[in-house]
Amino acid sequence: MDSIHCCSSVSAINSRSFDSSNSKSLTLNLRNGFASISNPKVGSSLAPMGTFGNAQPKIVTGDAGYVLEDVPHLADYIPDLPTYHNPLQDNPAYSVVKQYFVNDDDSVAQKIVVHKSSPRGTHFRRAGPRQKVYFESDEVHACIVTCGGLCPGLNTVIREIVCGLNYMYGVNRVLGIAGGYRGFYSRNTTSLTPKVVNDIHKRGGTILGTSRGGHDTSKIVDSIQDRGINQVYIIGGDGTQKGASVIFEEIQRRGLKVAVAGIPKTIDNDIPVIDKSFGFDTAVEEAQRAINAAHVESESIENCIGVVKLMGRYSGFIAMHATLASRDVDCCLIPESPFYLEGPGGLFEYIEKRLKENGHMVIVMAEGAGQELLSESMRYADKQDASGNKLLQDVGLWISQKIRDHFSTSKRMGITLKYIDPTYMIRAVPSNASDNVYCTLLAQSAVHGAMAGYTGFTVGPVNGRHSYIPFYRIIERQNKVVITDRMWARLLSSTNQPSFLSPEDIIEDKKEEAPQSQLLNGESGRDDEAFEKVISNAC
Ligand SMILES: Nc1ncnc2c1ncn2[C@@H]1O[C@H](COP(=O)(O)OP(=O)(O)O)[C@@H](O)[C@H]1O
Ligand SMILES: O=P(O)(O)OC[C@H]1O[C@](O)(COP(=O)(O)O)[C@@H](O)[C@@H]1O
Ligand SMILES: [Mg+2]
Repeated sequence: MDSIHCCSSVSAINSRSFDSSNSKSLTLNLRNGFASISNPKVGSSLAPMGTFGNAQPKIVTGDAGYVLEDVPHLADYIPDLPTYHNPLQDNPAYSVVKQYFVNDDDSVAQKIVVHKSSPRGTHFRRAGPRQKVYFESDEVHACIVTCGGLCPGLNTVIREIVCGLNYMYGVNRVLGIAGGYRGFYSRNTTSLTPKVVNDIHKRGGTILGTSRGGHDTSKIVDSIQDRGINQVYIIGGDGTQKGASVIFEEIQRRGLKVAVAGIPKTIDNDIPVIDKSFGFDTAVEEAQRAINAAHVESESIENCIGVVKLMGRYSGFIAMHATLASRDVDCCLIPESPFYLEGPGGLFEYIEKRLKENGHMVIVMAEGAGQELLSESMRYADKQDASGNKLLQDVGLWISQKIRDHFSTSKRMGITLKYIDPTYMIRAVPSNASDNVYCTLLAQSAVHGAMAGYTGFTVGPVNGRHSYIPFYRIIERQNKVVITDRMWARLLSSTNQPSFLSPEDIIEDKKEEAPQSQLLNGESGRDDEAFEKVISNAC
């Protein structure tokens, strides 16, 4: 294949050719083993050396519509960096591995369902250890920070970064940054060794602490520079990865030999491109306990409704998966699927029908569901948290009151309602066994990437293979449940709830919505046709 030679060409060309003034993306064209560079806006003109910056996509194209959305490398902006043998080669634990190192040519396809005439489409660089590394063991001074809300598995990722750096690469200097981004410039650091982190994976939360807000790029990069840190591991959600992206740009602007690696964290599973986020399975499992309780309560009393509120600010994945797993849920409400209360086809009508049929019911709702109904009825001003995320009102309390009011004023039927709010309980628990293994792979992939000199990337599985994904792909949108997709239809068919949509709504929705990434089926979330047009124009 051609791109194995091209990787070194990519680096060589990148270090001289990026134009930050007016280009959005630069394309390396790798047909028949020859690399040529083209830019959709400025043709083949090359910018002067040293102007690479502002997170421009690094695109490599190949035969049959092959596109690699590559990640930056330290060699892109620092010329003549020395390389070293990967110490893994001498590690007895890995001596049994047939192929020590990932081939530089390996990439992971974003779409695995293809037609015989489909172009090969978008790929990401495969994660894993490389033959050559760009850091010597005792040169590495790493740091780890956790930002945003809690998520099961944070401590496991911290543990595995520390142990991975130490056991695989002989790195002894790892700093923990306390309390999220602001900790870089306002808190003391902790030294993290394999001994210190030995059993932290058994605890929920993050031993480092976390926070929202407080992202001051230049103070953070000053702190990185002043402390002599050269590998930065940033664990956090969409907001955190946006922050990581600007930190990376500033580091690059200053020309520092500092690798920035993002590890995606979010209980809501709202990060695009990757298959799913760590801690999600644990959260769904934990949510079963609340749903079971709601079911037991509602089953025991005539005409009883159990209402469970779960996390999910903009995306209803936890509610959807918890509902699908439980089979005891009669109605699941998520932010992506608007619903209404009164009249034919509304929630009240369905509740009445279900109680008449079954004598009890369970409703699961994501906290972001129906917020537009609450805002209307409560004239609630838009408020935000320190990171700029919308602050939500308690939709569970609101809907519980609405249901009680409806049935007491209409005198149609006496009901009892039990409201269970386990929101923080499902994310404060330690990660389960499969999430622990997943966290280990994420951490090790991040370590291999940074040691190999890659930077400005988020690591994550794409169709089951760990990959390095450029920040811009991670932060360009949020992953959402697609209600015109088969997974949501499965849910509707398992609960038998109304879709709250008219046939016209469904047609409109199909027309308007770009295909979104969906947990488990790995569809692309971006308008790939438009993107492929840009690529083919560029070539
Ligand atoms: N657009 C942005 N640019 C820089 N930093 C950001 C941005 N959005 C969020 N952040 C920072 O990322 C951190 C976590 O963001 P937040 O949205 O709270 O959680 P999460 O990363 O889990 O989505 C906060 O410290 C916040 O200041
Ligand atoms: O009360 P907090 O800590 O701000 O967290 C609440 C929010 O955190 C979330 O779990 C999402 O957090 P992140 O964006 O940090 O991943 C939402 O589901 C929830 O709305
Ligand atoms: Mg977020």
